Amino acid sequence: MQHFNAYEMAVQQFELAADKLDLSEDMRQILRAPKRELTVHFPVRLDDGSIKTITGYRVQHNVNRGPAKGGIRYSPDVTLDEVKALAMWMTWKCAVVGIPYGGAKGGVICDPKHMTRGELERLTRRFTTEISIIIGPHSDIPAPDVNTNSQVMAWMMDTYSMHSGFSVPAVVTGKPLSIGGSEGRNEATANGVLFVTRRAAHRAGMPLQGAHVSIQGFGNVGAIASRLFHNEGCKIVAVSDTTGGIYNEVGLDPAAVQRHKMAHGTVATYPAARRMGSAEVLEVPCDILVPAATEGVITEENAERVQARIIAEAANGPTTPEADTILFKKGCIVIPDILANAGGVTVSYFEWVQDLQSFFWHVEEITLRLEGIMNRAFDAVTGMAERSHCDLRLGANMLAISRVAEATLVRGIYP
Ligand SMILES: NC(=O)C1=CN([C@@H]2O[C@H](COP(=O)(O)OP(=O)(O)OC[C@H]3O[C@@H](n4cnc5c(N)ncnc54)[C@H](O)[C@@H]3O)[C@@H](O)[C@H]2O)C=CC1
Ligand SMILES: O=C(O)CCC(=O)C(=O)O
Repeated sequence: MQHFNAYEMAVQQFELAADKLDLSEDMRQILRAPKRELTVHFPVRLDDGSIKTITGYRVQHNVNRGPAKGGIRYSPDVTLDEVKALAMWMTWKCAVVGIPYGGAKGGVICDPKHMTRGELERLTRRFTTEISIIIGPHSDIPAPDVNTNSQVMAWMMDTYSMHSGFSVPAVVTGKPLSIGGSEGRNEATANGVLFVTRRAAHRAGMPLQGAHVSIQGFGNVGAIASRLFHNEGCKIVAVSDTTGGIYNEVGLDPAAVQRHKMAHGTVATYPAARRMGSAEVLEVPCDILVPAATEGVITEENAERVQARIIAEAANGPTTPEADTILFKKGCIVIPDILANAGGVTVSYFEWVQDLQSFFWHVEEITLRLEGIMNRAFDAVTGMAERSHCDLRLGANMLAISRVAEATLVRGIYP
């Protein structure tokens, strides 16, 4: 396995776009560096009475276009560099869809699969307290990401509110509906992936009806995407999670796979399907590939073997710059993460706006507004890529970085 560092990759992607935009070195320095990096070490009492010291991070990359925004992930593999990369991608993502936020991300080094509900709640409450010095409804608004969910957001909201003395629903998004969550947030990321894939498929003259789709990752984003693409008439030929992958060229029933996953904790033992490794689903014959798991999975080592015509990046950072070059040469259309998965943060923005106004919208309105934003962003990115004779990732990064650079210039740099 080659050395992979998400932050180095994010900076490499940034420099490619900055070169193409002919950005000055001064501006590069401002936009490259994270604004704040908070590392916290804090004790959590485990159910057996012992104490474990846990490490967590919150990084705010850039706040020139608005408050920092981005999810929190729980994983044994979290590193500060990974969180810095994810925070930088959030800055570009919010800019590419034109929502008034900067970028942030958080991570806690822990293994939630081996923790009880009580332990997770205590960890979440203590982590929230530790980062409360930089989060807030007008400064930095967390949301769910890998291994966190609406329950974790509810504990965060409650902890922050306890310290404030009153309820502050707008401090996090992705909350349960009963405490100020938004209709449509759960499905938002997958919905956004579908909207931009529809548009890309149309441009490529590929009907979605009957298209073969392979999905890596079967969590919040991947499982819901499998259902939405299935409803669209696609055949879901392969899915995987950390335990392995399954393939059936006739098509899998996503609802049945989901029930199997709920009952057995894995997709890998689902019957009537050929078993394979988690990463093998990236290489199966298909029209559309949806990486929806983690970073750095499509590399120069396997890019040549990817058979899909369209890759819709539901995950953040799944494709390395070396793989991008190979895929572009092959004529594969990569819808980049900062565009493809921006549906999640877009509906988070809707949730925040609703919380601040205490006025809630119907799901139809949310879906319609989301589709409009995703389609306009897709058209803006393809327009930039065409004018600049480059792939969609470079087009998206150029668009996003130029918007953040413009905001930086117009605000002025104090001498
Ligand atoms: N939840 C959200 O709203 C958003 C999530 N994303 C990104 O989407 C990706 C997935 O996030 P969620 O679905 O929320 O997380 P999740 O924790 O709900 O699900 C992650 C899934 O990926 C699987 N997985 C992890 N590593 C894997 C590997 N190496 N091979 C195969 N499967 C693997 C896990 O088993 C699980 O099924 C992440 O990159 C996340 O940053 C992006 C935008 C918004
Ligand atoms: O919903 C949000 O605020 C951010 C979601 C997120 O972490 C992401 O888009 O990667």
